[in-house]
Amino acid sequence: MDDDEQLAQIQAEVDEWSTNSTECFAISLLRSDGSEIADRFHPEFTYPIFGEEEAIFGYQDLSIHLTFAAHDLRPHIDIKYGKKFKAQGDVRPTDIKEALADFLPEDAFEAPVSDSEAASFRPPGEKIHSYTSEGRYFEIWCASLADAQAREIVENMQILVPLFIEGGSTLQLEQDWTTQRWKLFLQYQTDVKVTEGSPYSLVGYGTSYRVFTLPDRHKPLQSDLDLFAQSLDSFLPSPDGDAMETSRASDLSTPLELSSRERLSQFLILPPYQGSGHGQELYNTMYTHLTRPTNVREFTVEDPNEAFDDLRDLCDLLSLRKHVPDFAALRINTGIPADKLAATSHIPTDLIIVGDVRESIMRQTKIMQRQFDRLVEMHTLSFIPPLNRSRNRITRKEKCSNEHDKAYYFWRLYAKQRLYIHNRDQLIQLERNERVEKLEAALDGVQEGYAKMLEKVEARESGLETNGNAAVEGASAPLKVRKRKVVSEDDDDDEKEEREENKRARVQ
Ligand SMILES: CC(=O)SCCNC(=O)CCNC(=O)[C@H](O)C(C)(C)COP(=O)(O)OP(=O)(O)OC[C@H]1O[C@@H](n2cnc3c(N)ncnc32)[C@H](O)[C@@H]1OP(=O)(O)O
Repeated sequence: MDDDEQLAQIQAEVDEWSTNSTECFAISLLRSDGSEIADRFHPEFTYPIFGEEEAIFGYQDLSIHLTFAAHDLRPHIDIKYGKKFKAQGDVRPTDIKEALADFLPEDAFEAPVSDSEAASFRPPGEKIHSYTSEGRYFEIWCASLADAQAREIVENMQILVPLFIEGGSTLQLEQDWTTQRWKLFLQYQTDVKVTEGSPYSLVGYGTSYRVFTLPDRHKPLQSDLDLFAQSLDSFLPSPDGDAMETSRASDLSTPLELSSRERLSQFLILPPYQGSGHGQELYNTMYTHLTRPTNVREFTVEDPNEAFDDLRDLCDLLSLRKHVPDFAALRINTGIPADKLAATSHIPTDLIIVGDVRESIMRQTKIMQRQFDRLVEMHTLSFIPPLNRSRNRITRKEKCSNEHDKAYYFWRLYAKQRLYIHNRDQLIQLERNERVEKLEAALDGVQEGYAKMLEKVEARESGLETNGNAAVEGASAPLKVRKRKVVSEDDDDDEKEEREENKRARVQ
């Protein structure tokens, strides 16, 4: 046998004992009587658990079955195989339990016990929303993660994060007051016909946390400054050294009352329920609930993926166009005075879309700046007919005779300003001509994405599809989650978001 044949034989033996960890892994939700709710589903990713190759060595006919009690997500793991490889020196079968141990509570590996209290289970916290979809009833509950029951549910289901959210990490909560900054949103199907055990069955969940903000450096609100002064008074050590003193009469009672942002952290709709509008319900509910307190200034999202971005764009646009008249009225202003368009002038973005109005809607809606800017761009583009959205038609720039062409010219100027600022560090390294072309091409890509989103939004608005509760009637197949685009324009890092008024692109 030559070397190649020997290698092929070894490879064949390895293959014989190797199993794809995603394919052999099935998940199901169980009712209290042990029956399965909906079909079993597979994880999206298993590399955080079994390594980059997503392979488990040392077993034949391997199956890993992870079950969750549908109401409180108590997990149980069942590992079965036909044959197991006999260890030879360092070559030994993957220790499956050890690989899973970091992601599951210890009792997940023990024999399952029936839950005699399932029937009296109530989700933690308060019910904040309910809706019906395709004749079924759903509820969304919100609890603080300082609540022991909520924490237990999060710990029970933490393995869902590596299995379904790429790049997501499990929550490492401290045992101190800071857990109060965290909220858990649980979305349940509630089946009133269930007579035995719990009627609650998890559909999806989200988490969020509160971070404190300093008053806006550029245009601070008086209320922010007052709150900030009050917070210094309440929570900084007093000159005689009493740290975190909170007893003074007019002081804030908890740091949670400080001027803050809410950040949506994890978001998951379980595969059997994806593609049926439940993501929209959960997102809209989280946004509304989290932005309600007056001391919350902004709503942000931590490292969204592309599927989430689409969901968020759709929900935000539908909601702003429907419920915020000032936003719905925003248009591109084509009557810009000639002196504001000199080649050496800054792009007059505040004239193209009235700056003060924009700013005021952004504060009112609490949508973070970059997302808000994108929504304004999408909304204003929607009034320019698709046939007029062409670079070839605007060679006469602001002098175009067709009003839609003119609007399109100004729309591009407006959107280019944001893109330029976003990509400034890369763009300034290029020659002028190359820089202009790169920016134009980036905007073409952005516009294409906007056009697709607008088609969906307009279809919903004109009632061509059913409303958000049952967006895609009968659609039960999960949509494939696409990975994050590597388009620099769409890198979402809200921490990096800056108001760089002084770094302005010039009129092209
Ligand atoms: C901040 C974070 O945690 S980012 C991680 C987000 N979570 C994940 O990726 C985990 C796996 N996926 C999921 O949990 C879900 O599929 C979600 C959250 C992405 C979407 O929830 P769903 O309930 O499936 O969405 P819903 O049915 O409400 O769809 C509403 C819109 O969202 C967008 N959308 C939903 N899923 C996708 C997808 N996979 N790809 C692209 N767009 C999508 C579409 O615009 C869709 O409208 P359409 O149906 O008319 O095309």
